[in-house]
Amino acid sequence: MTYTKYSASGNDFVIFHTFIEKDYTNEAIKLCNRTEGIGADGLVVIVPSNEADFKWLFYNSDGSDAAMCGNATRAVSHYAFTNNLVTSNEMQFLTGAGLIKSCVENDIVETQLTLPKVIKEEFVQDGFAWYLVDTGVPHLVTIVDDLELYNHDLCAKMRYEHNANVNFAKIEDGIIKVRTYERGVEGETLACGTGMAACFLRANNLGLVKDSTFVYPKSGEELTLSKKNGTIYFKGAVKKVFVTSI
Ligand SMILES: N[C@@H](CCC[C@H](N)C(=O)O)C(=O)O
Repeated sequence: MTYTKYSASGNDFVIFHTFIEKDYTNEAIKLCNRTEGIGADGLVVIVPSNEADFKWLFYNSDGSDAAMCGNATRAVSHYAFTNNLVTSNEMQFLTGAGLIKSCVENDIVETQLTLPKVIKEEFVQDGFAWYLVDTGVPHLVTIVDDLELYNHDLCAKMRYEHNANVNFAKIEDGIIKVRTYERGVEGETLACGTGMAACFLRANNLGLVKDSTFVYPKSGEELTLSKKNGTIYFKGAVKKVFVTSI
């Protein structure tokens, strides 16, 4: 089997395509292992679909499956286009959260995320004001003055209590800086697309950022988040890191 490793703003993935749709939990755990495997935050398996250009099966590094992964939507679109799985640079594919539309221009990929749903309006817990929104997967967002307030133990506690990813966001001159604790990785990742989208949505709803803004995750790579008619557009560079057969 040939595997490709991608980095989408530091969120890394192993990707392969196959005709066989089955449970790939064990493969996800093995391939994502950073000591004995390829090492990644997640595994994406591309399989055929009758309703879209293809369908994906997404797994976190601990083998849990997730309905959506914003960064992986960009990596997978690039993979599908450069491996000739699709005939155009514009495509649509099925995920657990619904249909994703994307467009690939060299290493820049823009995807349209699924419509966000607010799960819980602002509430205070452990000294922070939180907001819980589903941008494909559930995300807690708190807006802070200092990203050093990000705290692993608090994130882990919030993650299990609310079964959500946890984001700390700082707004600085109209741009957003984000740190995210991810479910299924059980720690901070270098970037989380649906997390950045959740922070963008919260900041935009509070009038702190415009309808299109730059967002910087922990990796420092620049992403553009925009909102048009309620749909969130997510744009940025992806990197094919290597291809291997193991
Ligand atoms: N890194 C992803 C989100 C992946 C799923 C998440 N860890 C979950 O289980 O909810 C992104 O870029 O959105």
